[in-house]
Amino acid sequence: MASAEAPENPHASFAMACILSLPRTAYYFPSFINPALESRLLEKILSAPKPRWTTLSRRRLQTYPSRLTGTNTLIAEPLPTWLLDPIVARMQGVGIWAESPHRGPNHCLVNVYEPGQGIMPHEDGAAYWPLVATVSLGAPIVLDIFEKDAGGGRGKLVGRILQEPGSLLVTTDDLYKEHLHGIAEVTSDEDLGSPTIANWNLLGSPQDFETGRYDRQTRASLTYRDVLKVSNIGNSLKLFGKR
Ligand SMILES: O=C(O)CCC(=O)C(=O)O
Ligand SMILES: [Fe+2]
Repeated sequence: MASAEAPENPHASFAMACILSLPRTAYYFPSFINPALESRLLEKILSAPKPRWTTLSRRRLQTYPSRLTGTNTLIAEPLPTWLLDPIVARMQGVGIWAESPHRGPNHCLVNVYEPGQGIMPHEDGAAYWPLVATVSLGAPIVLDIFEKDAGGGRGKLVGRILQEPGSLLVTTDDLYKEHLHGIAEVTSDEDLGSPTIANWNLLGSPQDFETGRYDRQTRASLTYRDVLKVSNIGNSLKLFGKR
């Protein structure tokens, strides 16, 4: 199975998680975290104090450990323990960050979507190593993948990925660099089935979607990334202050 809970051979499990009908490369791991951890994380996110949130017109956002500077630089600071442990070690166990410059994520954007909310088709850009690892919490949601048109805008829809709660989705390579992704602003996701959902054969609970639709509920995502430029200015300031 593609579950990453306790892979006997991490590389075998990674290969089995590849979504073969999409441009290279997306990997889908159902049940990457269990429901108990999922509810703990969700509670932590939803109870965060107001200053932690950025409220956008179509979703709410928290940024850990801090926002990037104007030059897309991260001021060095570890991710909080609740985002690191046990998720990051588990990802590293599957080999997800084996080639990234810092061998692990140093940044995490946490998105919360209410029914009817979403995210416009976009690319995640050059500030990051070209890989995003997304843990889904609370409810399912469909991520749409588009080609870029000649001007870099939204082109043809090339696939839809159904992200179950507790799953991990990894997008990298050409899929990261040459495609856009987005979440439709709808109150239900429809037309779900093996012909229309790219990762249908990898789902943990396809029977949950046998009606071909579901109503959206509050869904959160932990999107882990490796920021390329990191500045140690924060540490230098602390040292300086001690003298
Ligand atoms: O919530 C998601 O799964 C996608 C979010 C996303 O694309 C982003 O934060 O850049
Ligand atoms: Fe994104």
